[in-house]
Amino acid sequence: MADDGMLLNFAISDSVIKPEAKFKGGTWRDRLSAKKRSQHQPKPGDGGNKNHESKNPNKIAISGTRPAKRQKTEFNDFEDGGDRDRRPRSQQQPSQRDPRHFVSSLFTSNPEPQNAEGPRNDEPIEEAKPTNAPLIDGIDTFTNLGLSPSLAAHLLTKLELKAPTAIQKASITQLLKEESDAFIQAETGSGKTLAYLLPLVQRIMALSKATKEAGVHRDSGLFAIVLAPTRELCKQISVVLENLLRCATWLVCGTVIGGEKKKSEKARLRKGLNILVATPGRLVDHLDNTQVLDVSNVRWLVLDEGDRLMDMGFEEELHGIVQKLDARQRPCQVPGVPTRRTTILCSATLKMNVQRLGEISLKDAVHIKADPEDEDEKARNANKDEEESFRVPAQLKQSYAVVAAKLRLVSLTAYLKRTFIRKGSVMKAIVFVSCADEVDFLFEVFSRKHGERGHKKDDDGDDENESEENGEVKKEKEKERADLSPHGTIAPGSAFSNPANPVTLHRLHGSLPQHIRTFTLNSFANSKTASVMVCTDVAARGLDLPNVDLVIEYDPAFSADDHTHRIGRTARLGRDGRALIFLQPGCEENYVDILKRGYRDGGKALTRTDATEILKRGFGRSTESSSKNWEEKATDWQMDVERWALENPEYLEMARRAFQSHVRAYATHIAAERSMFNIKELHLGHLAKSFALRDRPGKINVPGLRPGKEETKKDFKAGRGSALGKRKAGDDTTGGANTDEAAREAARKMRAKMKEHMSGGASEFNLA
Ligand SMILES: Nc1ncnc2c1ncn2[C@@H]1O[C@H](COP(=O)(O)OP(=O)(O)OP(=O)(O)O)[C@@H](O)[C@H]1O
Repeated sequence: MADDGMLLNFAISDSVIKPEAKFKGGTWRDRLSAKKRSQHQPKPGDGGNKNHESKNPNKIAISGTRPAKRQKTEFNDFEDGGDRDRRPRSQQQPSQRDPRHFVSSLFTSNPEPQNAEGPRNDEPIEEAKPTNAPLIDGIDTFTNLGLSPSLAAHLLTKLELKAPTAIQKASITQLLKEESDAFIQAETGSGKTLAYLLPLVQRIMALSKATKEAGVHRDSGLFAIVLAPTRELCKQISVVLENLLRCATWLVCGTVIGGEKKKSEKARLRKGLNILVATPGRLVDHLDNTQVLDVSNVRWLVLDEGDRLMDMGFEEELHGIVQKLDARQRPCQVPGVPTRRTTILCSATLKMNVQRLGEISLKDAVHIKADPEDEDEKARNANKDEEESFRVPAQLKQSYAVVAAKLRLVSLTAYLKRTFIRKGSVMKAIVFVSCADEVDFLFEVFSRKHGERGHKKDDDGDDENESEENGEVKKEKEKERADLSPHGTIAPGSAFSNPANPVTLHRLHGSLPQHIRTFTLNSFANSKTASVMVCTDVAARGLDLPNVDLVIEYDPAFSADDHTHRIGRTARLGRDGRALIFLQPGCEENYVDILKRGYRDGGKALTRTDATEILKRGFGRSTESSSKNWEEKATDWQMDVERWALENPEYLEMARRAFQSHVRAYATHIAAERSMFNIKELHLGHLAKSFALRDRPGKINVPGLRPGKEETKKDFKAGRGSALGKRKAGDDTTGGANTDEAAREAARKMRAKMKEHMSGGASEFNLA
């Protein structure tokens, strides 16, 4: 066994593997020389041969030096680092076959982190006072802020909200007092939804009193529209609103969000609504095509996650909506309705200097923050560099791990294994990745059991018994999944479950049909047992999912703002929470500075998690363990997943798609951060390993490629080629203009597609 690079040996039986299958992986040169070596290989018993260890870390080396007792076939299972041949005895090959060995290169040639400094996460850090909790000083109550006694009583008795949060205090006071437009900006999980809904509901409830005779009812007119970028968020806002309106049953709210039959939405609009929650695309559709939608009385327009709505290509739709609202606005017959419309933008990452504000008449908007007198805030704003960054809740403990590309998958598995080792320490975790294909791939990897093959039928028939067995396993697995979810989006998280703490796995992305998205999200939200959700940014903003203790950013977010929202799914409303981000050695390490900016104290709550410790803790017995046992186990796990992918065309295809989409998505980091996520510095060969692929990316052909993808592929190749050339020439600082242009174009397309996802249907890139 090699000390460092773990060697696993497989005697390859000719009857099991066809000759051409023996030389997979590596470049064509590697395969050619491997073939030549094998042709000149001494027969068993002829004595040892020199072990040619590959310098290419992605290569599967073939060697003839291993003693016969270590031989295995590629189809053997490995448990606990063991080397037993698990096939039925009748099928086991005698060990006098040619000893050819695959070399696992998981622990070799990995780049080291450039900067190993920074406080480790096992060192004690000072507990920070929560910054997004309700104000429990007893002075601030909802009644004191000017809400009507009935609404305040409803909050206290029915919704069990005792005191406002700081942003609610600031916003209720301001929005009840004045008619001016407003920006509401406060940390994630600080109660911004109620911060804008409470004054809105109060104002509309007050109209009923002004209308003494008949009172306001659902036919009186649509007074407010709330826009949000995702259907999930719209539904969530709508639930909060419905709960509030239980104390004013004469007022009615509704949603138009797409993904549902337009006919039923039209019917709801026809019956009459006073407050409408909508995605921009669907609202535009109804404004254009639904005559019963009368917006002449709309006096409040709220843009929840306003920066996202402005950012993502929604601006055209927003512009259209505002123009139509302006054009159709009429004096209202209901007494007390203001003459002008108020617009409110709300987000944790709202920049006051957003361009295009003029287009939606927010020129003189008031900036409502949690605590305008906050000294830290003043100091922060004095610093120009940090002006663009946003705070995260102070009690949120963030850490980063610098993990080499090849070790990413195995490290994520190890981290989740460790996380769920004991019942109760972590209830729910969210794993964010960059694209839908990767979500699907990880879901399959994590829901399979170690050693499970899952292929239906062997082509050559040699594996027949095993095939039958696997067919049974597959059926069982399908049944198990069907019990959990009729849609295949929920499964046991076998890769990190243990008998004492079974974990349920969920997958969520924008390419799933809406009813499945809703079902899966509800299931995760309502789960009372340990659960993990692997998802794209479709779940990054605004969603209020209870008991999320941990957020893992396996793929860093496309922008620092998105990162703030992702980690904001935990540590909400004063509760504790943890977040971990995976960074690769090299330019990605510079992202740590951005992470630090989210804290008042320069990032004391930001720590470094040692990548080796993750593997040791996940695959070894204890941290102190000096044995290499954890390396063997990690390698064993990785090899097992690789074999599973190799043997199942369906999963291999899934892995390839995931890899391709991941690489494409990588090119879409915002321009300001692209130096930290430089596609030219990605080692595609290493990265492939974290998608269970032994092939280098150049050989990956995705069937059904649309026109344009081929081009993108060439661009990546060209980019890599030019980067390699430059590296050889000792200059890797600049890239080809063509590649930059291609990356920009890819980014533009991707963002347009993301927008589609956030509000509408699926796209070819499957990002959201
Ligand atoms: N005053 C309050 N007291 C207790 N709980 C509250 C209060 N206000 C809001 N909450 C609860 O806090 C949670 C977070 O609220 P909300 O989703 O509005 O936060 P947010 O600031 O909009 O977060 P994000 O920035 O992620 O969208 C919700 O579960 C909500 O019910």
